[in-house]
Amino acid sequence: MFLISSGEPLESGDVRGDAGGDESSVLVAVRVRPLNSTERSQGDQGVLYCPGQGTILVNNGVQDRAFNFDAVFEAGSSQHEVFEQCGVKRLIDLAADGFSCTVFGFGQTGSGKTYTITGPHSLFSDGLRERSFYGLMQRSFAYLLDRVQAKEGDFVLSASYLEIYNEQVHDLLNPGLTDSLTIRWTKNTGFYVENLSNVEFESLDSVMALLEGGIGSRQTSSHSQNQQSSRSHSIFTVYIESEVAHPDGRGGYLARHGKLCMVDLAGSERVKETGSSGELMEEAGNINRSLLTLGNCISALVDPRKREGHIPYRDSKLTKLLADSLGGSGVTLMIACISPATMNLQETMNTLRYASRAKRIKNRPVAKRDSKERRVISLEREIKFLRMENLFLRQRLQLPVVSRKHWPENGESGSTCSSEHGGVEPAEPLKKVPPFPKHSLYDLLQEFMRENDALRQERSALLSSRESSRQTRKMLSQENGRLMRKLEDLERVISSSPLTSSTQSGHSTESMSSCSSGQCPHFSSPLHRHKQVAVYPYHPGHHCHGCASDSSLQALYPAEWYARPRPFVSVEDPAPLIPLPHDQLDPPRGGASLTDQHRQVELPPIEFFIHENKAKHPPDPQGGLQQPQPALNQQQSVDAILPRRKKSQATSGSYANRFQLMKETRTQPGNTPPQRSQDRVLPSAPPLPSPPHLETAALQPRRGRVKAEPSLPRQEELRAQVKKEHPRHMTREHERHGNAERRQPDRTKHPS
Ligand SMILES: Nc1ncnc2c1ncn2[C@@H]1O[C@H](COP(=O)(O)OP(=O)(O)OP(=O)(O)O)[C@@H](O)[C@H]1O
Repeated sequence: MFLISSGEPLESGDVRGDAGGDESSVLVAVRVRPLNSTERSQGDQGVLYCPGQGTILVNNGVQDRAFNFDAVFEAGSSQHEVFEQCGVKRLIDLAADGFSCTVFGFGQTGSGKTYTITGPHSLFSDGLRERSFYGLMQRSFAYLLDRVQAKEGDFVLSASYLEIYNEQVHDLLNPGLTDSLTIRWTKNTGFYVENLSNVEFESLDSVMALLEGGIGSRQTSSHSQNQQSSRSHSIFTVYIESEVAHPDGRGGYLARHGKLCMVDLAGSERVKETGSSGELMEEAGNINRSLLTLGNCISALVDPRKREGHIPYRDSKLTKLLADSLGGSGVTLMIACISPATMNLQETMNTLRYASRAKRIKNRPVAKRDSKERRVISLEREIKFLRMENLFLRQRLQLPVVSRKHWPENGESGSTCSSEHGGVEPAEPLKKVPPFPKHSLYDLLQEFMRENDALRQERSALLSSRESSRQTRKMLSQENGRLMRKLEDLERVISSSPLTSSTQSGHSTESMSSCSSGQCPHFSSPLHRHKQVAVYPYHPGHHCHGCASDSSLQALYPAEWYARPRPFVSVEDPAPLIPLPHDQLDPPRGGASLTDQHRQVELPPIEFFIHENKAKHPPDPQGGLQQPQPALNQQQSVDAILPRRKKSQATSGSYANRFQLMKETRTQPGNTPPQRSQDRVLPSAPPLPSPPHLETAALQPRRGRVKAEPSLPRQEELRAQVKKEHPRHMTREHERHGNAERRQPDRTKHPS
């Protein structure tokens, strides 16, 4: 004999009617079915014992195992007792207020789930309308209809009924539809069944007809443990749409969308024990798989680490449709149905463990309302909060408290504040406001403003300085370009001068190469290390300043000029900047730029060099050097130097003739035209003693440019002419060299 308590009415699961948000545990009730005739005939005494207070003891033959639930119903409990005490009435009330509520029965096959949820099969198949056998569904419908009629407002009730058979969703209210339905998901609604029939009803008879019609369409089969075993999970849903007057009496309405799901799960079964095979075995496999997924979801939901992560709702259609009921925003009641028989001890233990785990699931029930309604409720809460805050601040400031009659009737938050302030006398309470402390916000503001002004001034000064620097840089760049051009002109004049040719001969290609290759004693100077050369005198062959001063340039420029400090230009920088102090960059007061001034100071005028050179080395009408001539003034030098040069070329027979011969040679077909290449340098002609040497050097190209050499016959002709004019200077060595050159097929490849 078992003493199974009937349990206490379920009042746990504190659910707030407004917006929810408080956690609510899943309610779990256990119902034990009586031993059936087969079990009794076998002399089974049962293994369950219930001392009361929601506790059930399981005797496994060695010891008792205790489980605690919200309610425990013994085998003799009636359908009425179960309905009244399992807590389903509370769920119906919540559903009418807009919550999603779910009642589902689970347990092994033949444990009494269908009996508890819908009543015995005989209730529908035999046409027995015995009300005492009605299950939770019929009783819930009746209770809901009574509540709706008793409540004020407009209610619209409708129902859908589906089954999940072999992982296929079928509409039990539309049995003619053979195709399975699709489960979809949206952010707002969650999972739902597409195209599921939804039938409105207003009376108990209507909904009972829907229920009976659906049950008639359910898949049932017979096996060893149940003559009419449900082979599918079924979900009967009642949708409760309501519009009720706003409780504040302002004439508005609140729309709510509640629902009540009654789920009759297919029972788990051991194929070995039920003896299922073929189609039955396939059904059992699908049932067990979906129940296993349900168990996994429950396990994940009760695990604090997994709860915020992935819950495998999508692993089965059953869990998809129960997602909102499990760990969602719904209110859930689970009724675990168990068999007391000894032969079902293991399945009973599994069901109880399952139920114990489910009991630890926490939901956050939320009533579904329209967004407009949610906004109204949110504003009302805000008003309430602001009023409390206002009251608190007035008390702190010792202001008179405004009576509730001054509050606006419409309850809008914006007007609330102004009305409240308008409802009191402002002059009196403001005097009581304590003064700001010394380092108040005002002081801070003043300080920031002062700092801001100072920063602004600093910024404008920096901007003007930047603009000035930009102008100076531009000016210097232009000046630099101009200087470079002028220096090139000067160099051109110097290089074309017979005098310079003679001095440059000392700096032949070989000597310049040695300078660049580091053999020059000046190469180790800081100028070389920094790859800098003197800006002036400019030397296209990258002579270092020391080399220039040691050789030809020292002869050209006065010693005092060399003693002056000079600006330097980086070889790598095509637009060099002269590092001058900032104050020197400002334009001088006389109107001339400092750059001009600097240039005038640093650079001797061209006329100066011409004059000096002419004074030291007067041009020889025969192309050679002459004794110094009387000094010319500057203008005369400028006017005289170039015409005289042309004149000397024109009048000097040997020089002019050679030049003419050179020009002719260049224009002869088959000769290589002059190339502008910085890398390729033809070997110069062998050095000749002066004055023929000077003439040849005068014809040499500038370094870095390729000079078209006369053809070999022409060279021979030239040499013969030179020999004829200066027989004493033509030595055997020169002849040998000339013969060697003639033997070279390509002079450009001849190593210099
Ligand atoms: N509380 C009860 N009182 C009397 N008889 C019951 C009770 N519970 C179940 N039964 C009987 O036990 C048998 C099996 O019940 P039921 O079909 O409801 O089991 P089930 O859990 O739905 O099984 P399945 O999962 O196979 O559908 C039925 O004949 C039913 O009348």
